[in-house]
Amino acid sequence: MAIGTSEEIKQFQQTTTVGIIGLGVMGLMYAERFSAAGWHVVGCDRDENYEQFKTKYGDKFEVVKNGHYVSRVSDYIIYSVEAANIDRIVSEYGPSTKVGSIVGGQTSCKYPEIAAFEKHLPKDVEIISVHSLHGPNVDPTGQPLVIIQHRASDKSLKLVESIMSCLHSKHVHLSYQEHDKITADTQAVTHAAFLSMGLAWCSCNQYPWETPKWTGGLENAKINISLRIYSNKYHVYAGLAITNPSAHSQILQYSRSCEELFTLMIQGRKEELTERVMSAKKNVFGHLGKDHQLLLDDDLLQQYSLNNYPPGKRQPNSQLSLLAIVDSWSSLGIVPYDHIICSTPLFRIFLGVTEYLFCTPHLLEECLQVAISNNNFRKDDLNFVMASREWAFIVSYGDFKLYKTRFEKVQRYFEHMFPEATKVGNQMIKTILKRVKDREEKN
Ligand SMILES: NC(=O)C1=CN([C@@H]2O[C@H](COP(=O)(O)OP(=O)(O)OC[C@H]3O[C@@H](n4cnc5c(N)ncnc54)[C@H](OP(=O)(O)O)[C@@H]3O)[C@@H](O)[C@H]2O)C=CC1
Ligand SMILES: O=C(O)C(=O)Cc1ccc(O)cc1
Repeated sequence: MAIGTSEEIKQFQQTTTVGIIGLGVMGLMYAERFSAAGWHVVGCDRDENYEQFKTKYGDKFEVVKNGHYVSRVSDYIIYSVEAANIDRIVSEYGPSTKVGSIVGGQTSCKYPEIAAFEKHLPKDVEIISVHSLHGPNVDPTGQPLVIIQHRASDKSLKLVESIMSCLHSKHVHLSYQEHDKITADTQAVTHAAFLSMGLAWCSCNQYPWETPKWTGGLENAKINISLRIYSNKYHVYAGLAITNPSAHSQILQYSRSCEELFTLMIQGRKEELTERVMSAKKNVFGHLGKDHQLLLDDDLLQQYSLNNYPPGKRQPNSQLSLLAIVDSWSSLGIVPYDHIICSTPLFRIFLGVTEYLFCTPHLLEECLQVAISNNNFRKDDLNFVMASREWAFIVSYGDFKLYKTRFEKVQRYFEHMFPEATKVGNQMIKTILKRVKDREEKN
């Protein structure tokens, strides 16, 4: 860790300008927080939105017309733009970068970002990239912040870590290759699962909070997170999956696991299903000791329901989405706990929900019994399998346009519920993150 002392930070602040290109939700969060911590911040969004941004944020930090003006005056410049456009945008503003400054980006996949920097930035410019592993509505305190010292001196790293220190995040130092492998294992597959839930509900024309089929804490978590993802912009999820080559095989494996497990269910091959699920359980959770404390439980999550009935008791179902994630982690040789240091809140929640299903006595057995014998979930599970395959194909073809069309169709279907889902989801995530923090402090 190379954060300066508070005295050094004060000195840095007198001579340093931090530039942000792209004032969307993440860029704005950085600009506002850096400025509030005492840094001189210069930011821009698209040229055509200059007046609007200047009027709205001009009293908080300096707003300039475009990335050329940011680049010319800033000592550390962060590109916080759509991943798919990073090459074009860096090619446009990169040559204007101030001599000797440092450049980084906030995009979720680092290979194309670093490639764009190497291609378009002048050679005297250093490169240190960042990635806050959470969305804009999560308190950055204690959340992982990846820092990639790609082409830079330790002195420059100290400056960047000093700037970032006002976020109070946990700095995690990785190469861009390590970053992309870990985020493919964690974020990309997590999103594939929640995106498939939303698409499957939409295909079945079913609002999951309206039916008693999906009651209980686990279902609440799945519904809230899926809607949370669909309430955001499509490009965040499309970018991190499509631009990351490692993510393609992970998402394909997830879809394959869904299909193969579902086949065993409808063919009534209980022994094979049980053997396969139990072997995956051993690979993924086998190392946990008897005294391992579960992150989540159904009771904790029961209150975060989107329906107006009193909190409902858990209804058993086949839990195909959770069986398939453990099966794919196992097939891919991923032990998700190894990635906790570099994980997003949604990944930790997904792991918590899965861990609850697999490690609570009798729950998994009950779920396998339902999966084999109860036909009520066949249509839902079939649609889930098709949805997971559809996302896998869209990602593997690298088709941003089709991704957008699919995503926004589901988005429109759920749109009326977003305000309530965001409110309930924020409370749920706050409770879960507090529990994680309490647990860490106890250990
Ligand atoms: N949202 C999240 O939870 C997280 C996102 N990220 C990553 O951070 C990056 C930004 O994401 P996010 O803030 O969510 O996305 P947003 O779409 O909210 O922000 C991107 C902003 O950049 C603007 N922009 C586009 N072209 C230019 C340009 N040439 N010059 C200046 N600004 C431009 C966009 O304008 P317009 O909309 O008009 O195109 C938009 O306002 C992405 O790469 C994303 O993957 C990382 C961590 C978390
Ligand atoms: O927690 C998640 O997985 C999110 O969906 C928020 C998010 C989106 C993109 C990122 O690059 C990092 C975090």
